[in-house]
Amino acid sequence: MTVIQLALDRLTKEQCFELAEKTSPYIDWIEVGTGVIKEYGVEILREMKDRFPDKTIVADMKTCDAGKHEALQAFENGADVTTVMGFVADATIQDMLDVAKAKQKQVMIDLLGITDSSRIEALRNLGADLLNIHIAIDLQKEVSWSGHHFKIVKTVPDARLAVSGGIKLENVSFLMKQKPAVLIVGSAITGAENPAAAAKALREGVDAFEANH
Ligand SMILES: O=C(CO)[C@H](O)[C@H](O)COP(=O)(O)O
Repeated sequence: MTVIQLALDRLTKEQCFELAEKTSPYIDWIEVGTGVIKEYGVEILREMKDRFPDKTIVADMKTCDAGKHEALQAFENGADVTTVMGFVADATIQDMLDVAKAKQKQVMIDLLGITDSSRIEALRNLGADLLNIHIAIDLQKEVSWSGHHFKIVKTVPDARLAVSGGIKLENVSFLMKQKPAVLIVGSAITGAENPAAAAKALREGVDAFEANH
């Protein structure tokens, strides 16, 4: 079953809580975006977990170094999942995976900038199992989703995939065919005139695909 992760980016704290509240019936995971964590500190993770104890809280830390420290920062402040960039040193990723294992939490590996499947295989060998195929916000005007994005993960069929970047109702059906474990949606919900209706439509799109395949 694919879970929907609401990505809260470029928003005030008040907007984050309001959007999470409004869309809560239709989403499974709540991501506190990198910029939001930078603005408000990791304490916002704890506040989000306290307010939504039944949701999986994702800290989009996008860690590049000091893996153990940043994983502990996220997990000890209420996050269930934290993120690390896949291109960083193996030692950083290994430390984060070790912390996650000890605390029964998860690490999502952000594949931004990775074009080589040998790096994906190396990540799997480290023990990474949740891999996020991600189109960067700054590239979304020139790049759209295609089968090309999934070529690098072909050799790791047992990995759980997350997909993120410019996902909207129109590309849900294509992305669902790739069998993602996590569909990460930000602006298509947070920037919608009616975020609850947008989240509901996405939920229905995912549910309908699953019912028919
Ligand atoms: O990690 C992110 C940016 O680095 C976002 O969370 C991700 O891109 C989803 O947001 P959107 O749907 O608005 O692209």
